[in-house]
Amino acid sequence: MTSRLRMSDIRKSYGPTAALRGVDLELRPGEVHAIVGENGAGKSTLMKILSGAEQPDTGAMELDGAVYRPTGPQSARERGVAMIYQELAICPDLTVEANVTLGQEHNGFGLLTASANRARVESALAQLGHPEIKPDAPIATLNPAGRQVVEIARALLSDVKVLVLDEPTSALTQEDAKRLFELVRSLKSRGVTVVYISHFLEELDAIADRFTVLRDGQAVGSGRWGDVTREKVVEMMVGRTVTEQYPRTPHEIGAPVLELADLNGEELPTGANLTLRRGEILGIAGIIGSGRTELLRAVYGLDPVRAGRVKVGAHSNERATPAERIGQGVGLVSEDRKTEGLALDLSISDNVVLSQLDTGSTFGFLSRSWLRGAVGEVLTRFGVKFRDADQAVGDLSGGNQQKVAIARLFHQHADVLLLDEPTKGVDVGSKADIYRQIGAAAASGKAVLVVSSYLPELFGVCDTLAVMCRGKLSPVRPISEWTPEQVIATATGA
Ligand SMILES: Nc1ncnc2c1ncn2[C@@H]1O[C@H](COP(=O)(O)OP(=O)(O)OP(=O)(O)O)[C@@H](O)[C@H]1O
Repeated sequence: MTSRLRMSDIRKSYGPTAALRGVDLELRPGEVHAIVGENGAGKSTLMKILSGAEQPDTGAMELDGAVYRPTGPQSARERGVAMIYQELAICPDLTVEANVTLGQEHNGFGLLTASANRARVESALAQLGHPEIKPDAPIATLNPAGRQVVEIARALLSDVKVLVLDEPTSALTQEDAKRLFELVRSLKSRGVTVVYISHFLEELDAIADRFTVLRDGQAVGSGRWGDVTREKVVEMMVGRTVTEQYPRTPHEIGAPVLELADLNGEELPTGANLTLRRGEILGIAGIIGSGRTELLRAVYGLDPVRAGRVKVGAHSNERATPAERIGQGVGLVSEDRKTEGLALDLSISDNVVLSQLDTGSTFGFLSRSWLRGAVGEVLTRFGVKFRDADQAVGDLSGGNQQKVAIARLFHQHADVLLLDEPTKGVDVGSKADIYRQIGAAAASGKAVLVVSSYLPELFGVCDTLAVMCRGKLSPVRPISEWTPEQVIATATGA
């Protein structure tokens, strides 16, 4: 079988961090090639090099038998290689059409009449099975799935040969994820090579043909997906056997610590009732946009509360600010760690102690070396892959940033933990570390409210579960009284 693209002995370091240590990768025409590996293994770096966003220190690439050495993303696109990022790169203020045609002047777009331009954009969207997306709609009005389709349409119009998707389903509903898989299959049937980065090994069963595993900047295995078991793939990723995906720590449920009565946010949620008790892990399922994030934000004081009651311990105050909530022992890990979670330019250790400094704890007076030691211990517990606690958080891989955000919350000694998609972008082994810490927190009497779109995780770690659908929260029931089918039916209002 001839290869479409070949990367040989690719090396890349960022200062003292060796992100890639001599990686070989071979991609074939019309295949879906999965790239898997732990957080920080080098997946994004390798794909940035492939798509021209980063330059390798050494190594060579070949596309269809010819030397391939892109000088930037545009030069890669001109050769037919495009990457679609987790956090989509699209300009929100522009229209769909302007986005699709952005940078495509060399393809004749600049020379075409406006109506011919529009026709090509409409035809690309129709081919992708999304004729409902209108060329003159502003990007900001589309949901994440719609924005992704627009990015793919853009790649399609530049005659893409290799399309890289970086964790494409992490912001999609199950329905949209299924449509994306269909789209990937149709790209494949046209001979497009799709490189697919994912931490959800289950979804790879549905679409992957072959795979490559990266570990610590090296390719440690590759082959046909399905020829090896999922357990074996995980073993290659982490270098050991992961026996328990959902470790459980025995814990007892105690007195109520958070009570919501008829809580109404600005728009969502509408009339939410819930009691969270000490030692309880309560999950909230629901589709993206159903109001789960808004519920946590309203409780934490980030979004206004229009009506209803919020009681935290002995404090009955629905209009508390986040600083007041922190003072009452409430902590939040936001879904959107980039804009409101972490201070990316600050060091890892400053980020971990940040909310404690805010509340005026004695940390402000402690020596840096003591701080570094304490922070190092917390980070190790959460399996954060870092070089130095003084390193900027923004230099860590996406999944490791997420682990820092969680480690920070656990370090804050909060009694009520609000976790919004806590394992988003986190690898399989580290997910288990996070579940272990959630269990330990419950065992020590803390109360945990977890919003997640990943049902196996809710079933694996929660004691109780409620489902949000269009702003309405179902009654909370023990997890044993739910089945995944019931959760999906309740979430979709079926
Ligand atoms: N701009 C940068 N500056 C410094 N170090 C970096 C930079 N980008 C990546 N790294 C480091 O390179 C290594 C590989 O990171 P990369 O983002 O490629 O991992 P990944 O496999 O994509 O992880 P994840 O699953 O968390 O997205 C990590 O140790 C990371 O901290």
